[in-house]
Amino acid sequence: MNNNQSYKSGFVSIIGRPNVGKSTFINRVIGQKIAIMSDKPQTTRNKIQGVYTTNNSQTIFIDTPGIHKPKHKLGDFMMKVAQNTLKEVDLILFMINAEEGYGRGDEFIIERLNETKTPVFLIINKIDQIHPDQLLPLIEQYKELYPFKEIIPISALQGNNIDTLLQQIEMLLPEGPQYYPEDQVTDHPERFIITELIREKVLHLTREEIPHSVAVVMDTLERRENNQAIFVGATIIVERDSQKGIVIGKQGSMLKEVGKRARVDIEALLGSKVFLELWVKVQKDWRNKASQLRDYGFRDDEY
Ligand SMILES: Nc1nc2c(ncn2[C@@H]2O[C@H](COP(=O)(O)OP(=O)(O)OP(=O)(O)O)[C@@H](O)[C@H]2O)c(=O)[nH]1
Repeated sequence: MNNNQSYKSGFVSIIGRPNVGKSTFINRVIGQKIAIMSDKPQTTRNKIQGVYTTNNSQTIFIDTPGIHKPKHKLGDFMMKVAQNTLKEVDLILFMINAEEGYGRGDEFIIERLNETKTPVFLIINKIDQIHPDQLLPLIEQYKELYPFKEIIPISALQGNNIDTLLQQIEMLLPEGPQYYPEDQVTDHPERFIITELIREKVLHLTREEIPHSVAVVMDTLERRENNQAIFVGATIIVERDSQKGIVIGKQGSMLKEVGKRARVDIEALLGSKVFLELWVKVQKDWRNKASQLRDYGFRDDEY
């Protein structure tokens, strides 16, 4: 710790339309595969914390579910979580995609920002995808929309300007304790990361055929074979029979591939040999059954 100044710490929430690169940013900063990336929108459904610790400060990142107009009960729930989070944190990073520019989704988010007093940085991500001349007009446009404390262009994928952003965050953090030990990068239970790794493989491998509503529930997680291996049993939940067929594939080929790829990642995560057993179950319209949300890991009372 630097003795000339006191230690700083705080909570930072990342918001933005689906697919702007929030998970990629967290992963870049934390340097480990924690938030799940996918080309499909809205894969980040839970609150994921990444902890970034330096000699002078500790930043706890909260990867807030994409704020958007709720279309169903799950959407309502996510909105409520996100809105509460925004009021509690020390800083909000509002991330946009430089390529896409301003859209209606942003308008909705800015309305939410107007309801909080928390300082906001505008993070213009994916600058590797645009010509430098396009940046200034974009900055000017957004400046008109909200009094951002800072506007910082980055490429989460290539790592451009991430250091500057981290410095700006550190400057803004209040004095505070080091909440987590230095080597702790997430306080999320491994169970959640494992189910998300499986879910990610389903989304990637089935491409457009399976909607993001697919859920994965962990049934078993235990050490076996004299502690030499970990047994993971999980159920993939889809909404329709046809989706079940797709996830299982011809003679189980798709499910086998999902399992193979997920196992590699889970072994890397746990540092152990892993046996993975996957099941597929149809649960019609699960998103609209508020009472079931709790069963799938969404807990209102945690927030
Ligand atoms: N070219 C480029 N692509 C990026 C950058 N950052 C993220 N991406 C890509 O954008 C896609 C979406 O990234 P995610 O990190 O999953 O986006 P997200 O905002 O977490 O998405 P949700 O979980 O849906 O909210 C992925 O294919 C990333 O590789 C970037 O700086 N440049």
